[in-house]
Amino acid sequence: MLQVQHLTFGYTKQPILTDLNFSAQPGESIAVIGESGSGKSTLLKLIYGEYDLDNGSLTWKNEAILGPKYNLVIGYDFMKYVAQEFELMPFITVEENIGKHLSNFYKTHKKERTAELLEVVELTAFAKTKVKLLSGGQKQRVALARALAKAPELILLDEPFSHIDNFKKQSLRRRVFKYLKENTITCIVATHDKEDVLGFADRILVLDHAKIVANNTPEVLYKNPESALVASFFSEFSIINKDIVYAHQLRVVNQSPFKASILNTYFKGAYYLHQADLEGNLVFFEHPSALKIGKTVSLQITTLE
Ligand SMILES: Nc1ncnc2c1ncn2[C@@H]1O[C@H](COP(=O)(O)OP(=O)(O)OP(=O)(O)O)[C@@H](O)[C@H]1O
Repeated sequence: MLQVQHLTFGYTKQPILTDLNFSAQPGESIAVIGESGSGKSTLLKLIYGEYDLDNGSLTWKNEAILGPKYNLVIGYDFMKYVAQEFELMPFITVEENIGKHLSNFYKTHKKERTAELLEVVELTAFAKTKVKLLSGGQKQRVALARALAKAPELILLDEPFSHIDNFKKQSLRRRVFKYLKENTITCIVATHDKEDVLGFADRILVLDHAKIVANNTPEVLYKNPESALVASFFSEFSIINKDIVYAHQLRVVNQSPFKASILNTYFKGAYYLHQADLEGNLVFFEHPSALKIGKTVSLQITTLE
């Protein structure tokens, strides 16, 4: 189990993370979210042992994870970190990169393992391609496969699908998270993308102002976002009478005391998102068809299912 206790750190005197406490069980997937600059990558780097903590402790299975002051070589065998910069070897092939740290002694095992991982990241067709010839998204997939090659117990993923097109992203995400669960690999994933979280993460940690401001399941946080920061991660929302109301909770009805005038309409595929003025308050709501700008509609708040 990963145990983070009273973790405090700053690159300078200014703390980036203050007194963080959480734990992760074997096979558990934890998403770390927060605004840009809130310290998500820093947290992953600290867990990896890249920096020394100013205060607190990090342990894996009750053994301390130490920073460079106490550990000559950064990192541990049980853990892999896939950074935003992939640090691959450009002049060798995809399969050579993935197999780089697998023993040549067990040649058949190495071959099978590489083939399995190529399939997980959907790069079988590129096995013999030199990494320098790949696109950014393909390189990101090689980095993922390479991190998984030596079967880590803990994997740290920083925006793991950020360079991958939407077309591929959905299936890749399913494959990778399924692989992690099946192999009981604990995963800490820093992300801006709610699709990396909903349906995959067991828990979400929300970082804000150097603290963990929420630590709960995606479902609980979605239904009870408590702050605009959390709500904004899930969907467009409005604040009405101090309550957070998601755009899909506001409906156009024939009659209601809430009269809103349409300001803008955005095509979103299955619906149109509308921006409207509700008695001086800017609100967002969804509607199956585009409503005319300037039109007045009656809105009703529905409860979250
Ligand atoms: N090597 C460094 N030296 C000094 N300051 C740093 C360093 N790396 C990050 N920072 C600062 O630490 C803060 C947190 O950065 P971090 O990269 O952890 O945020 P993040 O939440 O991962 O952001 P993003 O979502 O944009 O990737 C930022 O203010 C950043 O400028």
